[in-house]
Amino acid sequence: MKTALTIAGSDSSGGAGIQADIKTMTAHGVYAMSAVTALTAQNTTGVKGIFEVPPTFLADQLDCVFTDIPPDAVKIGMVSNKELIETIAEKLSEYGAKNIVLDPVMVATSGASLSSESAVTALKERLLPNCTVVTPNLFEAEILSGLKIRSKIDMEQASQAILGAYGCAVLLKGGHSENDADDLLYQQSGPTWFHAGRIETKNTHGTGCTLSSAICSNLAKGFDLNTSVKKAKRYITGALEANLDLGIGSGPLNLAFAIEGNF
Ligand SMILES: Nc1ncnc2c1ncn2[C@@H]1O[C@H](COP(=O)(O)OP(=O)(O)OP(=O)(O)O)[C@@H](O)[C@H]1O
Ligand SMILES: Cc1ncc(CO)c(N)n1
Repeated sequence: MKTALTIAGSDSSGGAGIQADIKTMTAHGVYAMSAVTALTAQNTTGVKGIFEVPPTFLADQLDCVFTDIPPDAVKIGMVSNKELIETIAEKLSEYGAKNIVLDPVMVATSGASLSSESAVTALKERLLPNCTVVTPNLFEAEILSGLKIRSKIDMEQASQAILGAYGCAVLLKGGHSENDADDLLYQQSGPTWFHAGRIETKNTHGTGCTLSSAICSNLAKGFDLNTSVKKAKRYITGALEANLDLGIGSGPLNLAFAIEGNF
């Protein structure tokens, strides 16, 4: 069985973070492991609190995983401070981790901040240069590229700038655009668009976590990046369309809408 590791925060409401990652990896038929960076007290209406783990304890979790069951792919999600980011960079390099998907989580769907300014700088310097693909939303891509994004041409320019600066492929997500939910994959070989019509729903809690975990699962299974993104886009669209309606705010997706092979 192929294996994947998520390094991310816990979401007590189960729709984002570690919980979304493990559900997604399991639905893909991949064995899921986790290294928790923080606990959040959170639900569909917002984030009530964040409790970060000490960097040494994150290092212990990573040592335990890599010395026993080395993952075929790694997904990095919420990492709220510089010290935790440095710990991850050091451990991934020490163990020669491959197939790294970086979701540069900065703000929750509900609008709450999940990162600090020094964390963003550390993310750029320490994690971006070593990841296989980074998956920013429009807001995160503006921060990473320093460019304003208002059109599809802007999306291409911002992705090209991130690729040029950090050397990693970029999947720029269009979930927050005013038009269709089209995502752009920018690699050395050039741009590829992945189209999806916008689904009218308020239940989008954890879409970013889910998409990056689906890409990570597909990379673990040996698919190339293009195929991994194509399949992940089908999975996220199906999970949104399945229209689970839980909670009073922005509800979670149905991550178990299909089993492996059906997306
Ligand atoms: N309403 C929607 N209809 C169709 N696809 C969507 C919709 N909202 C988001 N998506 C898709 O979900 C994936 C995640 O994109 P999004 O831009 O929402 O990420 P994010 O902002 O990082 O997520 P999160 O809100 O979990 O932090 C992308 O493939 C995006 O196109
Ligand atoms: C723990 C966690 N990670 C990521 C997100 C982004 O959706 C969230 N809301 N919570």
